Order: sequence, then C-alpha cells, then structure tokens
Amino acid sequence: MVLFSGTKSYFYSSPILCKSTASNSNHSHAAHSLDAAYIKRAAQIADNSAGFSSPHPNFGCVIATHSGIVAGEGYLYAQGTKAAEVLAVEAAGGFSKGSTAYLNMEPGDCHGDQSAVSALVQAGITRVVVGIRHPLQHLHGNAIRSLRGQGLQVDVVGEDLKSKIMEEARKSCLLVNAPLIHRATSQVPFSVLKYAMTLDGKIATTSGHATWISSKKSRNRVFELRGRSDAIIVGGNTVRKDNPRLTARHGGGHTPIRIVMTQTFNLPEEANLWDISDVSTIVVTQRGARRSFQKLLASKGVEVVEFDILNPREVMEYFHDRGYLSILWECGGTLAASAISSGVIHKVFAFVAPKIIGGKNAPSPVGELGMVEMSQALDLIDVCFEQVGPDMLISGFLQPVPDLVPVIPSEDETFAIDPSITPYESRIIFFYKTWDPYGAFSNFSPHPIQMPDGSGAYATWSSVEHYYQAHKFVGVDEPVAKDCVEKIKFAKSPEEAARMGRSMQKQRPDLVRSDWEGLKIDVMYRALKCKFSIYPHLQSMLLSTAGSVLVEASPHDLFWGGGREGEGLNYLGRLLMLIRSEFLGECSSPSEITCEAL
Ligand SMILES: NC(=O)C1=CN([C@@H]2O[C@H](COP(=O)(O)OP(=O)(O)OC[C@H]3O[C@@H](n4cnc5c(N)ncnc54)[C@H](OP(=O)(O)O)[C@@H]3O)[C@@H](O)[C@H]2O)C=CC1
Ligand SMILES: Nc1c(N[C@@H]2O[C@H](COP(=O)(O)O)[C@@H](O)[C@H]2O)[nH]c(=O)[nH]c1=O
Repeated sequence: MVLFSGTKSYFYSSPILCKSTASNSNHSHAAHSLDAAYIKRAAQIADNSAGFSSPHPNFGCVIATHSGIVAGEGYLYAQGTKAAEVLAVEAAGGFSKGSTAYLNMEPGDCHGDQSAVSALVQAGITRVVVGIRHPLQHLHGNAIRSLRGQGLQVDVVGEDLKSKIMEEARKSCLLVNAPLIHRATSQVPFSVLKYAMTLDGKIATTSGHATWISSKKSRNRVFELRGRSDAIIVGGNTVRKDNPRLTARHGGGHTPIRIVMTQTFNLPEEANLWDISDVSTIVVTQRGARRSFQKLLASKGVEVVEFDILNPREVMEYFHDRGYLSILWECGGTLAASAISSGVIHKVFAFVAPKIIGGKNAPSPVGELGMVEMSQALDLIDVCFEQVGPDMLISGFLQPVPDLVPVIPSEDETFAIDPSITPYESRIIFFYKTWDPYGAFSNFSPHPIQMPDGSGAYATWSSVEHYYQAHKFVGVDEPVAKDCVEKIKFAKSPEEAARMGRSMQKQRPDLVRSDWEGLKIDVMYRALKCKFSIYPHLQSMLLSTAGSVLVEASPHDLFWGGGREGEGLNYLGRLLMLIRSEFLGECSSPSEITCEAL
C-alpha cells in the first residue's frame, strides 16, 4: 500500500556508515559504498509515487550529512506537488548545510522556477550525487549544469562515479523509472501483461470459466499492480465471459481507469464496467461499430473512442498522447498475442497456480504468435521468481529497459524563451502535461493561487485545478456540497482534485451549482489571471509566446482542449491568449468572460 508521507525526517546510523568510520585505510571505498547505498535508497523512496506521478518520473531525494547520517528524505508525491528535493531539505532543516543530496534522477525544471535546484542551493547543500540524468532532451543536463554553475559539486553515477556497485545503484535508478524511459523511447505507454494460469498453462476452463485460478494473496498482489498503473485493459470477450470490475481494491493507492478493446462492440448492456461511479471506463472500438449501442453506453457515462484501424499499437499511441504512463493488460490470450506481436508489451507478470485443469481447447495466456521453432521464443530479461501464497509469480522484461544514451528527444521542439520574438511570427505551441516545454501553462502545474472567497477574504488554493474543480460546488446550500469543496481544496495533488470534482459531478449532478455551465469559463479565467499575475517567470513565459497560438493538446477534452484532430474548442488556450493580450496591453480586462467573448 502506498501511504502519503512525502517526507521523513529521522536520524539513523547506517551499518555502512559504521564500517566506513571504522576503517580509515578503506575510507574512499567506504564512501563510495555509502554513495551507492544512498542512491539506491533514493530510488527506493521514489518508488512510493508509482501510479501517482504519471506521466512524470518518480523522484526521490536523500540528504546525508558530512558524517554520513541521513538527515531527511522526500519523494515527489504526484505531478503538481512539491519536488522531492524541496521536501527533503525541509525535513533535514539546518542539517542540510554542508550535506550531500542523493537524487535517483536529475530534477526536471518544467516551470522555469528551478524549485528543486534552488531548494538544494538555498539549504546549503555542497554536493549532489545524481543517479541518472533526466531522459528528456529539453530537461537533460539543465539542473546539473545549474547546480555546478552555483558552485555545488555534482557527481553523476556512471560518469563521475564508476564501479560495479555504482553500476548496480544506477540500475536501480533505471528500474524505478523503467515505465518513463520505455514510454519516452517507444512513444507508447509502458505496458505490463499480467495473467494467472494453472500449472498446465490454462487461463480458463474449456467453457471459459476462470474464477479463480490464483490465490487470494496473488489477487491482492494484482490490486497493487493495478494501483501502479494508469489503466487496465481487457478485450471484449473477457467482458462477456468474466464481467470484471478491474478495480484496485487493496486500499489507498492510485485508481486506474478501465479500457475495453472491442472490434464488434458486441458487449453486454449491463456490465460492472459500465458502473463509473468510482472509476471511469473507456471503450475503444472500430469506427462505426454499433453506433446506437455506443450512444447507450455514452448515456451511462462511458467514454467511447473510435479508431480507423483498431490494433494495440494505434490504441497505445492514442493513450500515450493522452498522457498515460503505464498500462496493465489483463486480457485473454487472443488480445495478449496481438499486443505482443505489435511490440507494445514491455513486461510480463505470470502468476502460476499449482493446479491442473486440462482441456485441449482451454485457453492459454498467449494465443497465436506465428512461431514455428523454439529458437524463435521470446526470452524474458531480468527474470524474478517470487512465491505468493501457494502460487509462483514469475516476472521479467520482454524488452530491456533502454539505456539513456543517446538522449531521448522531446516530443515537442523546445523553444527558447525569447522576449524579442516577433509578434508576426505565427506558430502553434502545444502544451498539456506539466513537464512539456510549456508545461507551466497546465492547470496541474504546482503554482498555488490566492483567490477571494464570497466574503472577500483571500484563501490559498494549491493549483488552478483545485480552485476550478471545487467551484463546481461552491455556494450550494447542502452540507455534502460544502464538504466536497473542502475535500477538493485539500486534495493532495491537482490530479486528485480533478478526479474528486469530476466523479462528484457525475454522481451527484444535483450538487453542482445551477449556473455552472455559464460560469465555468469565468472561474477558470480568474484563476489563470491570478496565476500569471503573481508568478513573474510564468508571465514572462506567457509573454514570450506572443504571436503564437496556444493549444492545450488534450486529445479527449473537447471543451478546454484542442481534441484529437483539432476538433476541440481549446478554451484553455483561448483564455491564456486573452490574458496574454491583456498583459501586452492589447485589450482591457473584461468584467466577466463568457464563451461568446472568446
Ligand atoms: N486467467 C487470466 O489471467 C485471465 C483469463 N481470461 C479468460 O480468457 C478468456 C477470454 O480470452 P480472450 O478471448 O483471448 O480475451 P479478450 O477478450 O481479452 O481478447 C479478445 C477480444 O479482444 C477484442 N479485440 C479488439 N481488438 C483486437 C485485436 N486487434 N486483436 C485481438 N483481439 C482484439 C475482441 O473483442 P470483440 O470480440 O468484442 O470484438 C476480441 O474478441 C475468458 O475465458 C476469460 O475468463 C481473461 C483474462 C485474464
Ligand atoms: N482469473 C483470474 C484473473 N483474471 C483477471 O481478473 C479479472 C477480474 O477482475 P475483478 O473483477 O476486478 O476481480 C478478469 O476479467 C481477468 O482479467 N486474474 C487473477 O489474478 N487471477 C485469476 O485467477
């Protein structure tokens, strides 16, 4: 279970430290071991955010004093929350001075405010050890350069620190961000195929019955795997046979959405997956398949996305563009074979139960791959064996974690922020996720705003998203609505605020203020105006885009975003352009914004 703590402040003498101080002759070797141990520890705590930080990296930071004692730790909880380095120096307090900071990955300065770098510098850290450089080109090397420029000693594992133990430490850093590195390299989300099979290799009986093959303990483990994923995907036949729920029921943790892939759209009218009160479901299908049934599902709140060519690669490319980091495939053998053949599966988790069911036609975990000789078999890499209750869990990579040389090119071209840019130069700047070159324009960026409430008193909101989502329910005279506003206000991340606001709006439309549709643009405008007024560097970034069209590259949000093929209304982009014009003195601030005014 992932519990939010974000920071831990404690002092302990590590066993490695005892060794290192005991033997002076072996001092440099001991110091080296200490560096490796703390880099591994940084990777270990970074893993706490798996599922939450998507599609951004998992970051961990350990601060150790000159004498090798851990003074503070922190990890990035989710996108749009405080950087791991900020949390670690807060936890270490005065002990940061003269200490060493260990980072599993070079921080990425996505917002022009260098919060991680300045936290380390201001706290008086004198040395930084970096496990791996940031893999994205527009962020790669920036923080390291900046830290060195400010006089800190920066040692990068594998460059400045080389040895076998350092190689192991580096590997732990690659593994903790394997989904990110795979995603960035292959331009599809990191995909894990998970299945449960009997000892004789069956995933169901001949009749298609499959509950249960693996033990309760194994299935609990599956809930954890779900909690680390952005989405779980199954094929239409699994929906027809199993009527699954596909929820992460281990308590706490991230809640993935559910995806059904169906060519025929021959799906049941009633199914657990159509209950979207807690989690959303997206059905991806062939263009034109059973349109009337599509409408019926849409009326239940299920999202349907049509594809000209429905195959695992196209579908994964779409979810990559939608910002998904990792996907758990819990499908049967037919879809699994298709996904493996398309090259989109990166890792496999196979639960093997000590049971035999037999059956010549009972399905197996992977269908036809067209292989005829054993030499063609796919070998798993970095294989792990683990006993889970009575079952054996075998896991391994189908595709090795790519190394970071050469650097992975950024999706979007990086434009230098240049105030001399001519207003006549027209181009489109897309932004979406907070780590994009213009990611600070996203409502999920970690920039708190101060906004007046009904009585005129100012309150702080952790992000524009927190403010926007909560305002769906502001002023509604119902205790549940008031409670909802408070819960959203104190949501731990912008993503959680968004999830709470959206699901409450779906479940209890009666609690949404009656004037919301007419008001929402104005609410967003005011929040954005505040954000770009109080952060000078964000205002400069916005002004530097003068002459460019700003588009929120959300392929699914057709109101705030630009849509998949430019069919979206892009109101977020439009509001930003309006605010930019106001800052440039090209227009005055309107008293109230409506759709028509944009
Ligand atoms: N033990 C385990 O771990 C699991 C067992 N199972 C069992 O497996 C059986 C179902 O297996 P299976 O039919 O393979 O599973 P799936 O339903 O997961 O996959 C096949 C279905 O996927 C859809 N699909 C869409 N695009 C493609 C594509 N490009 N290639 C292939 N399929 C596509 C089709 O749906 P459509 O027909 O709607 O067009 C197709 O029938 C059930 O008995 C179930 O209980 C299932 C999951 C896990
Ligand atoms: N039968 C089987 C699995 N089957 C998978 O789990 C899905 C059901 O999930 P849920 O409805 O959330 O409990 C089912 O459709 C299939 O994808 N998984 C396992 O770990 N072990 C098992 O023995």
